[in-house]
Amino acid sequence: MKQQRREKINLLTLRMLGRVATSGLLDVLLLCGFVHAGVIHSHIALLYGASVVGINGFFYLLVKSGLNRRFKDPSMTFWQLVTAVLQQAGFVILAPQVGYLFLINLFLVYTCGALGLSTFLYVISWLVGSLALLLAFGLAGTHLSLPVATYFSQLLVCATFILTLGRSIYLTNMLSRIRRRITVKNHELLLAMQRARALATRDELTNIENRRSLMGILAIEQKRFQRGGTPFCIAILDLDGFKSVNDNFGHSAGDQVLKTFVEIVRNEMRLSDHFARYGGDEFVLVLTDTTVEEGVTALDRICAGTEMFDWSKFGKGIVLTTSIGITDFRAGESVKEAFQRADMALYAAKAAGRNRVMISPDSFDNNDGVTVTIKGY
Ligand SMILES: Nc1nc2c(ncn2[C@@H]2O[C@H](COP(=O)(O)OP(=O)(O)OP(=O)(O)O)[C@@H](O)[C@H]2O)c(=O)[nH]1
Repeated sequence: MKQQRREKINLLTLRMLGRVATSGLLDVLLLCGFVHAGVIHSHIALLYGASVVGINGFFYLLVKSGLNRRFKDPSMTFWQLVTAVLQQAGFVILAPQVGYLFLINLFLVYTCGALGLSTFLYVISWLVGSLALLLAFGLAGTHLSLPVATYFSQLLVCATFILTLGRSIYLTNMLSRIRRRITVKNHELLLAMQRARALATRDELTNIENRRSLMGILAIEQKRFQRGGTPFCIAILDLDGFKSVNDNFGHSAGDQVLKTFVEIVRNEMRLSDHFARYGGDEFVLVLTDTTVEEGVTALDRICAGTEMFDWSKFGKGIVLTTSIGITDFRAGESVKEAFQRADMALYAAKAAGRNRVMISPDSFDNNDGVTVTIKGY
């Protein structure tokens, strides 16, 4: 990962060096024009060309040799920028007759810096640039001029501005493309995070809460209850004879059955209740702000709904029912204890012949402490 990132930085740095070198060579062409117009000596154009090749070649070698890794910022943006500023200021002093060319280049140099400089380094590089400019103006003095004495040199000045505008537009367009790409990436990242969060808390097949999420919900409900909140119940639901659906009609029919069962339960539960898949054909309902008596009424409807549903559309002759065990949550107990009680009630419902709701023995205020069996339809 680190290696990949390093390679990416190197690639971007090399591309940028390529652009800077191309831009520098364009300036050399303009300077050659000024040599031809008799505004400057040829050695200025040669020296500028050599400086472009030398500076960019130096940074190229640093990247290629891996020495750029020794820099805190391996793209070396700050150092490239400072070198370019000093180069331009230096040539204002060396060739003040065409000083305007190097001065407007400074705008391009600082625009390039926007790609990788922190505000602090930007300010430092601006201070360096300011000092260099003071020195350049001090030394070039009255020799600084705009070479417009002939038509040809006027044309060259005009070409300089046109080319600089073009380069400036190219750079700002590049910046906005990068910004757009970052915006898209951020959006994709957000979606990926949402997907990861959903995968971590939701059951993939039925899209209800999964076991991990259920445990979180129960822990919250337990805390709420312990702070004096309203009562809540835990109900475990298991489809009767579900295995035979898989065995006789295949796994995908079984999946459809599970999804449909979830819909049946959803239609009967309150919005404030929590519904989770515990595993296989076992589901858990956390009935908030509900007593056992109230819970049983809703669960009874789920039993009826499951039994009455026409399951034959998933396989000829399928008849399904559900067994449910319910308990209320008690003060001072753990989630595990309440859960075990609900599980025992479910076991009792299965043992008593399935297709029923069973309340854990002491959930109901019945004097004999016998498990209450509900079959209210
Ligand atoms: N189609 C499908 N089947 C599953 C999935 N997860 C578990 N199962 C199957 O569900 C069945 C659950 O087994 P049991 O609870 O013993 O089946 P049962 O016939 O309902 O038994 P009782 O609960 O005693 O009535 C097993 O055959 C599992 O292979 C799933 O995501 N999709």
